[in-house]
Amino acid sequence: MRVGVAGALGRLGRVACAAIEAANEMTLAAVYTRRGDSPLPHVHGFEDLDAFVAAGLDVIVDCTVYPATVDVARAALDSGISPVIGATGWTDEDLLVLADRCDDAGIAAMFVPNFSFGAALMMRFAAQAARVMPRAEIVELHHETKRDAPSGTAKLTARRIHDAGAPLPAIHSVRLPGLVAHQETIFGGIGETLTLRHDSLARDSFGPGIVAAVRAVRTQPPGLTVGLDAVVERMLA
Ligand SMILES: NC(=O)C1=CN([C@@H]2O[C@H](COP(=O)(O)OP(=O)(O)OC[C@H]3O[C@@H](n4cnc5c(N)ncnc54)[C@H](OP(=O)(O)O)[C@@H]3O)[C@@H](O)[C@H]2O)C=CC1
Ligand SMILES: O=C(O)C1=N[C@H](C(=O)O)C[C@H](O)C1
Repeated sequence: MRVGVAGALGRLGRVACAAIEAANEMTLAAVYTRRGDSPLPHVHGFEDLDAFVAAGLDVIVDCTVYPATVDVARAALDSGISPVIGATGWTDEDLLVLADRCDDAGIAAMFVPNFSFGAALMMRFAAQAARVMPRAEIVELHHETKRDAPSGTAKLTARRIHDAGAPLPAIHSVRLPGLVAHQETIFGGIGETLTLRHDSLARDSFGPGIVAAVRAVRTQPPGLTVGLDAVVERMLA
């Protein structure tokens, strides 16, 4: 499988390149970076998005930032390539437009605001907890160079809680040096609280989920899938 990485020189992009390189059935065939530099000497770097999507790719893992990520996804779909989008900052409206594009193009895509399995489990458990303890608030804590707030993980957790029938939780964002990516989802009941906490202590935590998402998007029916839920459900089955 020929995989391309957009935003390959960024923090997430470098993890994606390493994970794809290490995956048996995948070849890191090309990268897209703003100056055309490649993190790996044997992988061609493109600075032109149209040339990148014309490089014979099966899947593009997008690790750029919003709003560039919207252009990458659109270019992938226009070229018949499945995007696996890791960049966050997408609005609900952007995602609706993306879902329509996937349907119109008949192509499978994934939007995965957090590739770590632990975060996927936290969101699953949060949706379960919300059915019993519907009052919740989310505190997300990230490194100080993160551009978007609230985080994509927090927004998806809030949506999962709301989809479970509970009120949409408030989200509190903390940006401090020393942090990587952390979240507490706190449920309050009568005389008790339940806290679900997830910590990405290193960005390596995103590698296995990136590979799993690339595999999953190849077997998925056309359309947009949000999150790693289906992947995690299969592991739990
Ligand atoms: N899904 C997940 O599990 C995770 C998601 N993220 C999300 O991924 C995104 C990237 O995070 P992170 O790697 O920390 O950020 P970085 O700033 O380290 O990397 C962002 C990359 O995007 C590139 N970029 C910026 N602007 C443009 C543009 N206009 N066109 C093309 N490329 C551009 C940058 O290129 P250049 O090097 O040239 O500046 C850089 O390589 C964020 O949205 C973040 O929230 C982060 C971690 C995990
Ligand atoms: O920018 C980050 O670092 C991260 N972004 C994602 C998000 O917005 O949820 C995933 C993870 O939290 C790291």
